[in-house]
Amino acid sequence: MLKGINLVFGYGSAKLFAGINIEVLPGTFSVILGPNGAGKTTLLKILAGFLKPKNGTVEIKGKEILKLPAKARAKLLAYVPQEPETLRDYTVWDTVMMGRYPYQGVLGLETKADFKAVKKAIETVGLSGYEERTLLTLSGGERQRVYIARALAQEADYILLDEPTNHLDLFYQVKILSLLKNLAAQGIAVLAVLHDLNLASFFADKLYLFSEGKLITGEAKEVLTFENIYKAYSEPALVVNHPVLGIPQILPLIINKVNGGEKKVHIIGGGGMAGRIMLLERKLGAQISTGVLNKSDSDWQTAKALGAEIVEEEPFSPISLESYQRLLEVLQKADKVVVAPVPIGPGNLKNIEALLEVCPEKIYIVKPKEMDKRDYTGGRATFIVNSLLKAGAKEYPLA
Ligand SMILES: Nc1ncnc2c1ncn2[C@@H]1O[C@H](COP(=O)(O)OP(=O)(O)OP(=O)(O)O)[C@@H](O)[C@H]1O
Repeated sequence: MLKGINLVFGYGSAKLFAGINIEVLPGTFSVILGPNGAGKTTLLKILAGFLKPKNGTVEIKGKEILKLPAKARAKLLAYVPQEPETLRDYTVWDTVMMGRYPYQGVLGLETKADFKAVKKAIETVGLSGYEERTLLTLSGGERQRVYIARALAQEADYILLDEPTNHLDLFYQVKILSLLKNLAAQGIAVLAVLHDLNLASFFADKLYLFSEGKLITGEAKEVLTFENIYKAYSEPALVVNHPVLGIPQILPLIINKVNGGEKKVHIIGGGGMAGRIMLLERKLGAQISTGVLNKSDSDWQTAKALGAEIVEEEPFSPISLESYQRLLEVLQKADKVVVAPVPIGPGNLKNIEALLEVCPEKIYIVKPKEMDKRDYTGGRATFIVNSLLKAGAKEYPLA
């Protein structure tokens, strides 16, 4: 196992991170995520034994990495840097052959095993036929694959890669990540720094998300939540469970903070009728709340994904007195209340009745003229909506 124990680091007097623990296991594809400048590359260099932590230790197979001779370390661990070293115009073959140096004697004589390993590594990254091309004649993506091939030729048990999908088109990113996943399946420990949360969610067995100088650790569905992403990046994102794959997928929300920003908008929804409105209001910069909603209703799920405040009830339960009181409190705090085109029946009538306690000027109703078509309360809901319109509520402009 490759283990970082209680790692502390900072450049100069500034502290970058403290108390970091990380365990990279054979047979596992692990990914480090986090915002620019969080310390991902720094941590990777410490784990590779290229940087000394200010405190804490790194152990590889029970030995302190900084105490291992360079060749012994290179047989155990291969490192693919983000910006490969200053380019010298070596051929692809010679560059990949450099990965074999821990196996060569002082004379650097190449053996059959070296030849075989280099050929296989070049094939694996899809660069057969490029052996005699020189690095400067390659595209950024092709060069990236050469450096991955060099790490593969090293035949190490641990491979650490810093943004290995940089420069690659989407499909090559997926090919390289599949390749790394396959290596892990063969028993290698792979640890990569990535920026793409969705690809990490799809491929990684274990995630390490940098957040305020610490790591949030776990599987994708534990780590990639709205709250964790917001904490780490200070930006909101829509986090939804992929309907087929069952993994979190993330869509950053570009919030328009120009329009007054951070207004509080409460949305009366249910049955998926409010999803679009919640997303729209959130994008316009509002802090949103919703309810009363039954847990697991599709609007409840959207609200969760958006990090909204939710007044909630158990599935299939009617609105209790307690929830009604909570709803009134939230409605009082709201700058604006939007009523989605939800069918109203006895189970959710209280959501409409509560509007009678709200200043009508701040109420916006979607398609109020069609209220009677979605009214299953014998006309009570329509009566309330019409009264609100008379008192100053407006139509919400939703096409
Ligand atoms: N040699 C150095 N001397 C001083 N500061 C450094 C040095 N290397 C990195 N830093 C600083 O340390 C912080 C962390 O850098 P690091 O490269 O580890 O971040 P990162 O998470 O990999 O970022 P990115 O996503 O942008 O690649 C940054 O603020 C960076 O400017």
